[in-house]
Amino acid sequence: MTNSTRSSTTTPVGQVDGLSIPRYAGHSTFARLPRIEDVPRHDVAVVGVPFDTGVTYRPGARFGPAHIRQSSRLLRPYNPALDVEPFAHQQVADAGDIAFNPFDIEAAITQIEHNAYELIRNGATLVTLGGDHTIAYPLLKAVNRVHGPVALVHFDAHLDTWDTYFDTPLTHGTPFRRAAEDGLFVHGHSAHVGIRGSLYSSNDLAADAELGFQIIHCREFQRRPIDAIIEQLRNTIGETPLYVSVDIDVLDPAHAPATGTPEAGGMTSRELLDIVRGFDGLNLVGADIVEVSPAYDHAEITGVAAANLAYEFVSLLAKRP
Ligand SMILES: N=C(N)NCCCC(=O)O
Ligand SMILES: [Zn+2]
Ligand SMILES: [Zn+2]
Repeated sequence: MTNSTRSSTTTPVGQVDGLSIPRYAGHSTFARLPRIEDVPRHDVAVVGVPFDTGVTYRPGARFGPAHIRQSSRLLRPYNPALDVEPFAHQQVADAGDIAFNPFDIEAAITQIEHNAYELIRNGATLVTLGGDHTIAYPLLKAVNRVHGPVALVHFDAHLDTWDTYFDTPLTHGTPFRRAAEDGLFVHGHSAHVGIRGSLYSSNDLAADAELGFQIIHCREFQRRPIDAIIEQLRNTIGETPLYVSVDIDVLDPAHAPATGTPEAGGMTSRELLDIVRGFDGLNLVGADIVEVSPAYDHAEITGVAAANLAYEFVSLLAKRP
């Protein structure tokens, strides 16, 4: 495994050219980019974490990374929305999937943190494809080892700050409570976006507020201009290194049917992409896209949304100052 910072001067290896080799042919790496083994160094690694032992309802997010890669074949080299060629000036590589023990959540968390850290310890950035939301906890731990506590922007229908399920502390409904206990994100610089749906009690929101998250509820999207929401988030994040965790169920089930705990009344993929692009110029130090469970997909609707989202993250990284 190789690793390095952006200071290197070698020309990055980009995508397999979709105009000379059909896009549907060849290996299913993310965006038809090189595998990490095939490049001497990387600035950005797209890595899969096929873990779904932490789910409370529909399983299957272990197949998310492969599905998102397959759904990423149409991505082209220029992103007009951010005016950037995301693969031209930074080496982006597909790092394959992190391996872990699927029968032991605690061991898996340790293995995921270790392997994620190995990919970023020399200055590279990870865009992670899940996997269920449990994995955000070890990913945040790895990012903290390099950057310290982050501004965490968490897109999700769910708070994911509950305490335990069946007395188990490490699940996909609890990663951000564990992260709060470890001080992995900065109180007052972090936010949940897209929260909606039924809760266990009215106390859930109060208990969450104590952890230091601002909330932009999904219903706000109906009444507030998106630019005002972006401005609020940018003010919240400030200068703090930014980590973005996207649970694909933040999207309406019409935009992302393939997920384990779907909730009605969600964001459109257009809104989500627009907000993420609104983070242009911020110090993005990592991102994950989780909870894609392909068995519930139709026509790659969810896979395409996730792949395009990953493309926006890589584009933001290409534009870092
Ligand atoms: N992280 C996701 N997708 N869902 C958490 C929902 C936990 C629950 O079943 O209450
Ligand atoms: Zn969720
Ligand atoms: Zn979640």
